[in-house]
Amino acid sequence: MVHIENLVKRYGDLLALDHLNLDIKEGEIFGLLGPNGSGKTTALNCLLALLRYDKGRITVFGKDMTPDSYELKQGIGVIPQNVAVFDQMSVYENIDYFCGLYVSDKKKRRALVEEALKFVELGDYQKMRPKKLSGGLLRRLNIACGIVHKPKLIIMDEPTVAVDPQSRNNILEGIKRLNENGSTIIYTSHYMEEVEQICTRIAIIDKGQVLATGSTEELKAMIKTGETIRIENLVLTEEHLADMRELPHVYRLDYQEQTLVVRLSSAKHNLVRFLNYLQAKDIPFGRVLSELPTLNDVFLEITGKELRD
Ligand SMILES: Nc1ncnc2c1ncn2[C@@H]1O[C@H](COP(=O)(O)OP(=O)(O)OP(=O)(O)O)[C@@H](O)[C@H]1O
Repeated sequence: MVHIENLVKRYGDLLALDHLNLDIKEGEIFGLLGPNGSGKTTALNCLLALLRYDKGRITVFGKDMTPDSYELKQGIGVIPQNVAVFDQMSVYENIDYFCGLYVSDKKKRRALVEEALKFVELGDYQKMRPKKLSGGLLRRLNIACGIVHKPKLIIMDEPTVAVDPQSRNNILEGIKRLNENGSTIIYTSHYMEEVEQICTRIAIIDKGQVLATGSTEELKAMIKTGETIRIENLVLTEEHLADMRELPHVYRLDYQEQTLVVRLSSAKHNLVRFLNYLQAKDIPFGRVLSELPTLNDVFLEITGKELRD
């Protein structure tokens, strides 16, 4: 569906994309996961031929993508990061306007707009102006405008930013349904939980480069972390920390504000060994959590920094 090869994009001296490579196959919900400023939006804008780039090649549906590739663009739906609708038009008129960019037949258009309204559950709001909608409903309108012409490739740039949890779930469920109905989806986010929840394959991006690609399971299998133990409300000395570093399977230990976070390779009895140590040293502690690896652990191991920063 999409092939991006050695893409380089500079903004003046800033290297925003540094030989970025991506291959997105039909039927995927492909996640681009990276912190703010890692180059996700720039990559999408190059892919859509909205931005000139310095080097590289991009094909969509097997053909070179250029600013006047109108035929290719008809098969693509874009849901931009910032809501892009017309304030002076109603919800219905907005969706109809975007549909009209691709479909001239009025009857066909009416059916498509009705379908899109139903899909995002905005039927009750169709006469309202966008300014009257809550943040979550506005995002849903933004989505309806991008998908109304039934594109086979849908590009979503952080569609859940600043959205309440209920609307967020509604949007994520909608994305899954769009995919089940046959659309391939490219989804950018810096929320790893969302990407884990819906994406079939993920590219982890930092500083304009793809650091790793795979399904959630494949990415987690690439790293050492098998388990993360978090122990709260405990007071430790440097000596304790040095002892703990020597315990089997420990390879990273962070202690801040009386909370200990230990990353260990996968093994039985990791937690018991830690609790036994604390008991033996008579160290009181609060809540204890043991977590399986997350995409944040993958990011941390590859880059040395937290995705959440
Ligand atoms: N028009 C521009 N002019 C100059 N620098 C830019 C421009 N657009 C983006 N940048 C810079 O390029 C880098 C990549 O930005 P980009 O917006 O692509 O990242 P992102 O991963 O999409 O981040 P975000 O989630 O914040 O949108 C950042 O350092 C950003 O400051």
